Amino acid sequence: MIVAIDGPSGTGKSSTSKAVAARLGLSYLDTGAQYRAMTWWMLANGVDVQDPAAVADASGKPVVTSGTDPLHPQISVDGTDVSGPIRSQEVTAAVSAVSAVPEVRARMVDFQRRTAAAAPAGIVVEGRDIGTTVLPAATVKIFLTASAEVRAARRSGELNGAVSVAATREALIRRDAADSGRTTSPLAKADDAVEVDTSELTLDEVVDRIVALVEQRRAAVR
Ligand SMILES: Nc1ncnc2c1ncn2[C@@H]1O[C@H](COP(=O)(O)OP(=O)(O)OP(=O)(O)O)[C@@H](O)[C@H]1O
Ligand SMILES: Nc1ccn([C@H]2C[C@H](O)[C@@H](COP(=O)(O)O)O2)c(=O)n1
Repeated sequence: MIVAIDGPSGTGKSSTSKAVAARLGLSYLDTGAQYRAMTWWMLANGVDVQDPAAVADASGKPVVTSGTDPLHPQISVDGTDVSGPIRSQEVTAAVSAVSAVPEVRARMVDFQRRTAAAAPAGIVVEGRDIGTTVLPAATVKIFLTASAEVRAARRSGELNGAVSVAATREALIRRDAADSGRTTSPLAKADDAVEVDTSELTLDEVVDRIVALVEQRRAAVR
């Protein structure tokens, strides 16, 4: 059972994927956290993240490790837990450039496929290209969306309004444009993905909807 959950920034992929995996007893993989971890390492080691050749050259050096327990997601680089630092504004501003480099993607995609293949009961994998490129044979593919206004309000709320909704909205739109516009496996909805607009749904409603789709698919293949 492989569930692929893709979508633009801030549509609820992480919250939804963790909850769906926990409800169904599946493993969980946050591929965005892996690209963030690679970006954190590049910044910490003085690599010019706007220079694709420099990023490509350095991309084999860090060892990125992901935990797959949806109740305790973990991400580390060279044995150091980076779950806090990878959420910094600096990493968020640089991650689209680093993740657009084909050598970075090749390493990550290989790791993501091996992680999915090793999951004992199945896995929920979230990202931007899971249904299209990483796991195109996924059992269930979901593409989450939400209006830019709703996404910005949710994110700004997380920071207690420290960054305005307008600035958050602009940053989300800029990152989505970069992620959709890159050449190698851009953010895209797979043709056979089910689109779920979360703008007017609570988290529980989104989770219920996806769990129901997975259970339907399970029943159909039995
Ligand atoms: N259906 C929902 N209703 C209300 N708030 C939600 C819903 N889904 C997610 N959220 C909230 O929206 C914010 C963004 O959610 P989340 O981090 O899961 O999105 P994401 O798509 O993984 O983001 P990113 O792409 O930036 O990693 C969080 O504060 C989360 O609690
Ligand atoms: N499968 C993926 C997952 C993520 N990325 C890139 C693009 C995002 O802007 C960035 C951070 O992801 P987030 O933590 O916001 O989900 O990582 C990608 O290219 N492919």
